[in-house]
Amino acid sequence: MDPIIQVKNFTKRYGDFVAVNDISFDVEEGSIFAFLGPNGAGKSTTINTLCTIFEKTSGSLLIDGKDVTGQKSEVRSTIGVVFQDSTLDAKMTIEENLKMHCVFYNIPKREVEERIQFVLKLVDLVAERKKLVAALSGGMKRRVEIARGLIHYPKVLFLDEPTTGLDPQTRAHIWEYIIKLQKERNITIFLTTHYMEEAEICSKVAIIDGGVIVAHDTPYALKKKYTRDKAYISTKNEAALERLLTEHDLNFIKKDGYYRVEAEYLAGLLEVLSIHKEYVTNIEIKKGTFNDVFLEITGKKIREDT
Ligand SMILES: Nc1ncnc2c1ncn2[C@@H]1O[C@H](COP(=O)(O)OP(=O)(O)OP(=O)(O)O)[C@@H](O)[C@H]1O
Repeated sequence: MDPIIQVKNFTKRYGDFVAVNDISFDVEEGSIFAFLGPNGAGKSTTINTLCTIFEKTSGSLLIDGKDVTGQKSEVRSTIGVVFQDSTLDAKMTIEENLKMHCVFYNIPKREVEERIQFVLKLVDLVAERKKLVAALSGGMKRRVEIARGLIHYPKVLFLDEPTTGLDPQTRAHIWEYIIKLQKERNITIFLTTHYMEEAEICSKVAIIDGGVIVAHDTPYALKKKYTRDKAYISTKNEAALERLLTEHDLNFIKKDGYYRVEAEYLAGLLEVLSIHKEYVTNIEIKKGTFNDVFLEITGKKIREDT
């Protein structure tokens, strides 16, 4: 089966500036795909082009076999989009917002009620349908946006930073809905996020930097390729420990009172230290994280606050 999203040699220029430079990637149907990148990397440009909002400069972008440039309305009926900034009408109720969207998508009147029930059930908001959007919490509003994005039964749901600005508990809830959509409805989810722990639970992650995809794989494969477990050792006999590590070709960095060894052969390191226990007051092994993957590939932290 062909991938549901196929991007080949996509380039987008703003005047002379190349915002996205010849990128290619596929997304499998029914998967959760994360687009990760620092500010200005080209994420919004790519998402907006896939959603038929921006025009490409060159390349080919297909969703469910339909061309985002030549078959805009077919693509629009295949996708749902949830933007970072709310586009709900705060003066209307949840139900009214959803009804308006049904009109927008030409959904037959006889189907409207069934669809509203269906999407509200998906995001646990059936009891709240008569509430004004203005009276809802940030997390509830995001759930309404997701419900609205699903009302025309799209095959692909685009979510731009779906959990940004939400507290950790609400973020976890939103993720429950995202995973439910993927598992129970086989909806393909394409999202951008700057939370590493979120990228880590996706099926595939593409890391984009400076308009170029610099890595694209499963989170497991990326971690395996780009991170190493590290050992943090503290000692009362610095000279002896340094001599020991040097003798065994174990590169170390001395920092804040401990020695950090990036142990490619962790077993070997532990073996050496087990013979020389007297040099070690404490040893801690830390597994590589997705933050390390990002730092290793792009040379930068994703956001200053992370
Ligand atoms: N309309 C425009 N005109 C000129 N340059 C633009 C325009 N829109 C975006 N850019 C530039 O293109 C590059 C990619 O921008 P884009 O918004 O796609 O990045 P992003 O990865 O989504 O970043 P963020 O996380 O900040 O939203 C940036 O350098 C940006 O300044």
